[in-house]
Amino acid sequence: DEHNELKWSRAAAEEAEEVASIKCSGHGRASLDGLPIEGKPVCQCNSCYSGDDCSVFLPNCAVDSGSGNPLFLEPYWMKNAASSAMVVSGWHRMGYEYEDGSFISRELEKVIRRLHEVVGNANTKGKYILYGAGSTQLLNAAIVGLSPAPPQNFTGNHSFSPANVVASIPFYQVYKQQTDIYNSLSFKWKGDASLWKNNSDSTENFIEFVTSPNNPDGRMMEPVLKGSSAKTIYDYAYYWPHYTGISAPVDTDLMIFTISKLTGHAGSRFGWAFVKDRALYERMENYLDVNSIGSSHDTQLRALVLLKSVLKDKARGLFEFGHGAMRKRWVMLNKSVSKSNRFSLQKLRPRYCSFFKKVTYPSPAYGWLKCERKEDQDCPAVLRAAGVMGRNGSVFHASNKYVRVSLIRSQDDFDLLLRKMDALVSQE
Ligand SMILES: Cc1ncc(COP(=O)(O)O)c(C=O)c1O
Repeated sequence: DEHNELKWSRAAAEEAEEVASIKCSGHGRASLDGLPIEGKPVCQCNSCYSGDDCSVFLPNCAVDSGSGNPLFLEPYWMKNAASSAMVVSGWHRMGYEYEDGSFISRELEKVIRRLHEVVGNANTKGKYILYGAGSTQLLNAAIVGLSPAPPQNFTGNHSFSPANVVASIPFYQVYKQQTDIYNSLSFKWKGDASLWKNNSDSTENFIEFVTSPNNPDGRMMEPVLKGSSAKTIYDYAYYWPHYTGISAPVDTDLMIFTISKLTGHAGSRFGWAFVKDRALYERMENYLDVNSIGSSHDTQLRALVLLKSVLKDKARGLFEFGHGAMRKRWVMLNKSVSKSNRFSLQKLRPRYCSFFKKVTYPSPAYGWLKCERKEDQDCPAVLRAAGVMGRNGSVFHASNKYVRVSLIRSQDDFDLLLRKMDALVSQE
């Protein structure tokens, strides 16, 4: 009996299955590292549900449609419980380095490259790979890597110009937050990319973030700034078949990806970058070494297990589930909003998807909702009054005529969002 041959993993496996079997009425989840009550794991309920078993619905509760917590993928992983489970020994990879002295699991690298090949979303050939704590850490590694180092003994009298960091409004706010918080001599935040389009000062260097598909509005983006003084950081967090048709493999010099929006494991903090240029790769690698001595080995093992599970059916199951869920939510939200003259949503086009081998219809991660009435200058307040907590347009440096509503959260959150939007629209 194979089961009897297990020496040390059985108790842990039993404990893991026991906690995972707590149903929380389908409106929450329990985990071993949640705060227990009387020694027993406790349900953490989805928003607007409460009670020991999350069975109590709170009818007047506002829906949280704010953050991009990718819980829509949870049911997929529950269906693929066996192939996505992992067992870790107490002495798994305790040291800092892998066999080759790097902080990179080469087995995981193979699987990541294979995944891109299967999906057809990126050409990784001839490019170096780096891992980070989410893509967040890699975004900053990229800024540092692309910026000039200030001269030795910098006094401020030197004719030294920092790199100007820009993005197109509306943009993901972390780009600005990171650039500001490091307050470096080497780079400065300079706002909207289009302000610099006709800049003719050849001593100025630019670093442009290009997010494609874009967060918040799901548009496919191209750099605004071109030419030798402009460098581009491509953030492809959403360039997966869940969210857009994959028209062709991207093949840019600096491409950043993350499992957060791919498998939904945002809490594991794992992202990767493909870098064409050797010198840039070395500068980014040095940043990652100094900043964190590489990425967690436990997380790398988790990513390996998850991505191997995804590849078992050539990623069909994951993307059929993911695209299906996103498409359905987008159709339902549009149906609700289309009955309204007060609100509108961004328009997106169908695209040919080489992964699905057919034209696919829009399925963005977020709704970029606009209040159309002149008097509705504070769209977040209009939605708040109706019990919908989105993310203000101003967070993306756009106006508060806009609110981003997240479509990648739990089914409960989406169902509630739809219900509140239906009620709001029916008031017209
Ligand atoms: C455009 C974009 N880039 C990066 C991230 C951060 O992802 P990670 O969890 O990989 O740090 C997000 C998360 O919402 C995002 O929307």
